[in-house]
Amino acid sequence: MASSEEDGTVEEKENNNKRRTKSALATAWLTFYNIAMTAGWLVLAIAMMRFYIQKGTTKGLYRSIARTLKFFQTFALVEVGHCAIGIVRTSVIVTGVQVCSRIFMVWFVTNSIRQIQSEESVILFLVVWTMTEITRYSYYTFNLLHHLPYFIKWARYNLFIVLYPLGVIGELMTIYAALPFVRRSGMYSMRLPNKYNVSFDYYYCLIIVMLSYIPLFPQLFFHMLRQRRRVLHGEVIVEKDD
Ligand SMILES: CCCCCCCCCCCCC/C=C/C(=O)SCCNC(=O)CCNC(=O)[C@H](O)C(C)(C)COP(=O)(O)OP(=O)(O)OC[C@H]1O[C@@H](n2cnc3c(N)ncnc32)[C@H](O)[C@@H]1OP(=O)(O)O
Repeated sequence: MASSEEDGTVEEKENNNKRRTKSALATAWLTFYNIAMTAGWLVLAIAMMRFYIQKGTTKGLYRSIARTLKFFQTFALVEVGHCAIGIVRTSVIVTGVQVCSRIFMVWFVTNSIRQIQSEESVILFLVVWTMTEITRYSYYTFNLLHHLPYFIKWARYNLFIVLYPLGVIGELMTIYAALPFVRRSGMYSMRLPNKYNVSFDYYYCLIIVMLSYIPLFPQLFFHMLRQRRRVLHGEVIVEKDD
């Protein structure tokens, strides 16, 4: 009994702190931001479906949505800012890795190497990202408005179990497909001798990025599993600070 009373007090204190922290201005901005991002990813979903229905192929799909994708995915950088200034209770590192790896995939892999844009793996990660982001941003929006339908909460904290690994498979296969083109073209690479006396090989950089998924992905995935237990099952999780 005593422990449940204590739990109640802790929860009340936490809620009061939360309310104080999220100022009206921050809440207004986050609501606007999340609505805009939900709309952006919905536009992407509709554009992809329309393209496929009209053309009957995914060839050329990336080009048709590239501008919108680059805009909304790059804009997600502000989320790292949200964590840094403390208006959302999320780790800067976790969010930073997630957002930067996506931006890297969009700008430095898919957008830079035309020959891989029609790969099925590109379509795979695009579909997975789109489903994830529509669910995630609508979850945040409804949560901020205190009218969160259970199915959105359920989807936010269950779909990732399948979508996260699928997204990673799509991303890794895309980078793998890019390797021969990068090696042949020598893009983004600097060979010696040059006036800066620096050498950089983008081919090996991509291999290192692929290898970095091995330690980083499990951490992001287990973070989401902890969030799932906290939100869906009410477990109190003590996370280490950044
Ligand atoms: C430079 C090159 C680098 C290369 C490095 C490569 C290595 C990369 C390895 C990893 C690769 C990952 C690749 C990713 C692929 C995919 O995305 S596949 C698609 C499937 N993915 C997912 O399902 C995961 C999607 N990602 C996320 O959910 C997030 O990015 C996250 C950071 C992992 C989420 O964590 P977190 O924010 O902690 O979880 P939440 O439960 O959602 O939020 C916690 C609290 O914060 C509040 N909040 C967060 N954001 C907002 C917001 N915008 N607006 C309002 N509120 C927000 C949220 O409500 C929670 O609040 P409380 O309930 O009060 O605690």
